[in-house]
Amino acid sequence: MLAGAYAKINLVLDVLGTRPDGYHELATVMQTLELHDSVEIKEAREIELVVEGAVLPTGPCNLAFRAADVLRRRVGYTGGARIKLVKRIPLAAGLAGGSADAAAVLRGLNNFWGLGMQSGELEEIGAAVGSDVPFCLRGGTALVRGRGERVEPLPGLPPLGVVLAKPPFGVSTALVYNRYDDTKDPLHPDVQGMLQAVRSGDVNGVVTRLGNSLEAVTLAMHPEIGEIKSVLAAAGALGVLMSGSGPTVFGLFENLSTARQAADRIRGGNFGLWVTKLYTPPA
Ligand SMILES: C[C@@](CO)(OP(=O)(O)O)[C@H](O)COP(=O)(O)OP(=O)(O)OC[C@H]1O[C@@H](n2ccc(N)nc2=O)[C@H](O)[C@@H]1O
Ligand SMILES: Nc1ncnc2c1ncn2[C@@H]1O[C@H](COP(=O)(O)OP(=O)(O)O)[C@@H](O)[C@H]1O
Repeated sequence: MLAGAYAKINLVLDVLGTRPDGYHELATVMQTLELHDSVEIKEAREIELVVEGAVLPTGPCNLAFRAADVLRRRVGYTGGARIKLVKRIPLAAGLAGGSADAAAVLRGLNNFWGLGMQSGELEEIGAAVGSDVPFCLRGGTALVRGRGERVEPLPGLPPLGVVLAKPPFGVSTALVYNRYDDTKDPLHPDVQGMLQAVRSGDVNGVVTRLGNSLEAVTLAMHPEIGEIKSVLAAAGALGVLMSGSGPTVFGLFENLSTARQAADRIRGGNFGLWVTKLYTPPA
């Protein structure tokens, strides 16, 4: 069995406060990208993980392994599975690569092991693995609230082209949230305006309302992110923003071809480049 594990960006992300569990209360519009890792599942006695395309642990530190383990324990399943993960999504990038892998493993093993779990149950298990996992299980375009566990589907957007530019380092999501707590006057983007634009399919409204409360925090630690934003804007992006906790910056373009042309113009900078598009998975 082969499944895709799709990256996400946050079109808008507002941090509303801290929660009693220490996590942060969010209101964010998440959007799936066509860029994906692949997850292949075969029979095995125990849970075994093999990773290609990146150097990552293959035990419980890997979110793909952890998802399989949590699911197996939850239902008391006694068999195993050999999971091959081919990584393409950059690591610690704000693109939810690990959460996407976990979601693909949960969905894949639910079928492979014939567990018959409903999507709500899978989302609850996913939330225990990582805050972005419930969204990754659904995909598409969605308003995500709470810690990440409340996912409300939104109408899909057109397949806009996307250029992802990632400086040569990752960031710790936990550290970014910690620093956010020390910020005096954090910015609060226009989530309601973004929702209105998404619901009415207004691409211009979407690109003018891109905003992320965490961007200034990560940018203060890594000023290169500001430079990368300027490079993408100068290359003709309709809008640019840092995704999630960063450090990846995305630029939105009319289509895949204009995104490719822009990426070709800015190649050679001190950042990795990926060209992809917004993706709405089949229902
Ligand atoms: C910032 C976001 C935005 O979509 O994405 P990424 O940048 O990671 O892609 C998410 O909130 C990240 O989700 P995820 O990366 O799954 O978080 P987790 O593994 O559950 O938590 C990592 C750390 O982030 C903090 N955290 C996470 C989610 C949240 N709503 N509040 C938090 O304070 C927690 O303190 C935790 O120590
Ligand atoms: N399957 C996986 N893919 C990527 N990272 C993983 C995975 N499993 C565990 N991790 C760990 O999770 C951390 C966050 O990675 P990732 O999900 O790629 O980024 P982000 O949380 O910024 O979206 C990484 O530093 C990595 O050590």
